[in-house]
Amino acid sequence: MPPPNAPAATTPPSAWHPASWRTHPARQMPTYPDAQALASACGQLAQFPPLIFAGEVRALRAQLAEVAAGRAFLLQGGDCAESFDTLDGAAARETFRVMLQMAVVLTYGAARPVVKVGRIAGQFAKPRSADTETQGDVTLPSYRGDIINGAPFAAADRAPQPERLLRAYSASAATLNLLRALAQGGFADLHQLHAWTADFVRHSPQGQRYQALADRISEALAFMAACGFTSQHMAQLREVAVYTSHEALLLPYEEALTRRGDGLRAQDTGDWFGGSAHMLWLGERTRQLDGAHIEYLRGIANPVGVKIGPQATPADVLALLNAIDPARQPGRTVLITRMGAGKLAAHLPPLLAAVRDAGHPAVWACDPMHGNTVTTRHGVKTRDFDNIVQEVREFFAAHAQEGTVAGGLHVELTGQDVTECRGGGQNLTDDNLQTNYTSACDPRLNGSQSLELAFLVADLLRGR
Ligand SMILES: O=C[C@H](O)[C@H](O)COP(=O)(O)O
Ligand SMILES: C=C(OP(=O)(O)O)C(=O)O
Repeated sequence: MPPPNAPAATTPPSAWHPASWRTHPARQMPTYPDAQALASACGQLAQFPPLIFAGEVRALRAQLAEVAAGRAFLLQGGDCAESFDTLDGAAARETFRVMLQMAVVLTYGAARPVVKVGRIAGQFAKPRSADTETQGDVTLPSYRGDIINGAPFAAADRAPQPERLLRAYSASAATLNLLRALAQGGFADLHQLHAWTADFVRHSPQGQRYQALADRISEALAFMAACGFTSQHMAQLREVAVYTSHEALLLPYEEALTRRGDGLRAQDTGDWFGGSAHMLWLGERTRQLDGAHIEYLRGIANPVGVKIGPQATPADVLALLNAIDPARQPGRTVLITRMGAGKLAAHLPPLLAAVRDAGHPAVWACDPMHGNTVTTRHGVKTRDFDNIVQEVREFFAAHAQEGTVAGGLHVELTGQDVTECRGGGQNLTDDNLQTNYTSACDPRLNGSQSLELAFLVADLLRGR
């Protein structure tokens, strides 16, 4: 948990600069033994093109403004931590595929567009509860994500290595390139919606429910085609917009990729934007008002997410909004609550009321993962599907009570057949967790559990 928030950041707005975070206390960041190597890696990054374009950032902000107004829904999901070892594209494709399925379910059920934002193409840095890990009589630095150090428990791997910043940039570029190709090259064509089901999901109850939905949509598409509306004529049927996001934890990396104007020196609108992803978020552990992370994020024009745990008070949330978005711009801020099942009825309504009464247009999204992590008797980190579902239900109930908009869902997921979270239609137990647990950090929903959650949220949205 962060300590009680200190007074507002001391740097006046005019003094913001991509490096102004350096004069603020920075949590959760490694100390690099070789400062020169770090500076050299950042110098190279500063010469590279941004991974995304400012026009895309503006488009995402416009779509998030629609979410805030209750006319669209935000689906943000992907790995807990991406890995440099799985860059052949299969993992990214599976994540994208299940996100497409979830978006179909949500769009159909809720009759509103779904804004798709992946925790992908840059989700390489992890905040940790403990700085070190001990195995037997050996203590090493904790694994903090592939952009910082390596997961194997060996001194050489766990040392922070600056060259990993360059690898993260190239891994992000490769994944983003694939995503853009999948989004626009035919894979995401709505006529493919039957093909998006993974084999292991096909015969599950949610696989069959999806199949029935896909059949209904196919009939509607056939009718539209008969009327002359085909993928050939309608880009909306043929391709989707997909955006990237990650936790803006490693600030030297973010600073090196910060660009002004359109980032290509063609048009200077005066705005700065973070060039590493469309949307960046602040973790629950790094959102101190006087901290380096707030200082960096307040100066860029990207949409910014802020994680909100159960200890946050209305005054904390209003102060955060004031620091990040004093101009109250629709589409700028996403408040992502992660409180834990059983806690929202008491803790969320006062926050919703305060933000509503202040007239702030922030999007509210629910992360039902990070407040529900438990450790099994075998020492494995997991989450119970029932708790995840309960937190989502409590989120919708609190919004219904306060007359505010339940705007989005933020989940750690993969389309693959992993066994990391307990429960769901497959009824995974502690014993099943050993079968295919591949997350480098926190447990993700698998393709079947993700689809099951999407059907639940669609029902809740329909009932809203
Ligand atoms: O995924 C997020 C965090 O890195 C994670 O929840 C922290 O986990 P830890 O408590 O094992 O450090
Ligand atoms: C670390 C994360 O979340 P939180 O800051 O909410 O713990 C995360 O989303 O990866």
